[in-house]
Amino acid sequence: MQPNHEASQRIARISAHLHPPSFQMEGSSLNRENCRAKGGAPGFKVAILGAAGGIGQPLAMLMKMNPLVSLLHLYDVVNSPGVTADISHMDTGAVVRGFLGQPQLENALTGMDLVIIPAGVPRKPGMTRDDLFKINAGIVRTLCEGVAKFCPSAVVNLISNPVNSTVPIAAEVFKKAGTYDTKRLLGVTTLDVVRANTFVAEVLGIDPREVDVPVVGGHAGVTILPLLSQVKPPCTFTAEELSNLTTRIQNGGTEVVEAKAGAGSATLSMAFAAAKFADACMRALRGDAGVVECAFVASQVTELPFFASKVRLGRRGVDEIFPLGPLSEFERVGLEKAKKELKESIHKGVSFIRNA
Ligand SMILES: NC(=O)C1=CN([C@@H]2O[C@H](COP(=O)(O)OP(=O)(O)OC[C@H]3O[C@@H](n4cnc5c(N)ncnc54)[C@H](O)[C@@H]3O)[C@@H](O)[C@H]2O)C=CC1
Ligand SMILES: O=C([O-])CC(=O)C(=O)O
Repeated sequence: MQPNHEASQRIARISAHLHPPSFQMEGSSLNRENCRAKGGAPGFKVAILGAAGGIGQPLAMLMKMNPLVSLLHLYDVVNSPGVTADISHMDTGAVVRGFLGQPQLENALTGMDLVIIPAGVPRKPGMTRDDLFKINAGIVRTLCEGVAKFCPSAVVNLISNPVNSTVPIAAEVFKKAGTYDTKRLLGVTTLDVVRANTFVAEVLGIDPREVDVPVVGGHAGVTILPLLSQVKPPCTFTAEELSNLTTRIQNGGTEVVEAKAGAGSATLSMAFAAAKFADACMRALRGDAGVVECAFVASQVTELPFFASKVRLGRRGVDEIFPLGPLSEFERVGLEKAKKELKESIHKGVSFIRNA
């Protein structure tokens, strides 16, 4: 009797594994969460909006691998069930739940600590990031209205282009809803820093992980301003190197768009950059000291209402915004060009909501 009893218990256990509760996009995952609550490590609740896209999918994978994440919500208007099923089989700690379409936005967002937004259309060759405004402005507005309603205290990492306009759009949406906190809205410019570190390391012949290049301004063309006079470790460049590096960093996105020849823009390096930035945000939220990243935020560093520069992240989002520091003549000229274009892009974003 005994061995048979044990055998049937074992079969029941195996069968439960092979036939987990059917994965309804939301409902049944409650069971899983309850299970997890018994033994699961604490961590952050993170939503990715646009999770089935070129950035969204690898970003979802990287966030599933991050031990600071306990619950990962994957939201998209298409294909999120497949991406969710796929990612959920990774044997890492985070519980994954999928959400499809606007009616499920509320459940996707409720309770989230961090919301990462890569939803929206990417560029094709010949387009500027601003050409994406027409479509992406409305997408960002809708999603940020959801954030304001369902998780107003979440930190938002905004990736959708044109970042120089979508961040002001998000700010206006949050203002309208009465939930705006400048500390919690961050435009993601990490890819500019990642590229700058890589390209500078190539010129210096050293490991890119040893290089730190501040990139300030915004996230489009001349608004991307690498401060090559402030590179760590300290180094000098010839005038030609300065000019070539600056141009390559400013055109990094276009380099990828052209190489992909119509199949989209940077996705893998962007997912890497977004995961790096989200990890920094979560380390700061849990109380780690000295977390400093470049980001496009509400700022008083210049006369413009938004600007990317080094910021110190803390338990409530942005804790301190660092001044630009001493600039070279080359950078001062670049800064004036950057501000001119940025001013218009910010205005365009603000007007989109105010004049709606
Ligand atoms: N900040 C940065 O450094 C970078 C920003 N980007 C931008 O990120 C955005 C996404 O790029 P990719 O992932 O390559 O595009 P993609 O087209 O591959 O994916 C976008 C995803 O957003 C989804 N989506 C569209 N409307 C939505 C809505 N209302 N709610 C939720 N999801 C929605 C789509 O279904 C799709 O799955 C683009 O605007 C691109 O320009 C891209 C690279 C770098
Ligand atoms: O260039 C694009 O359209 C996508 C992007 O923002 C980048 O790769 O930096």
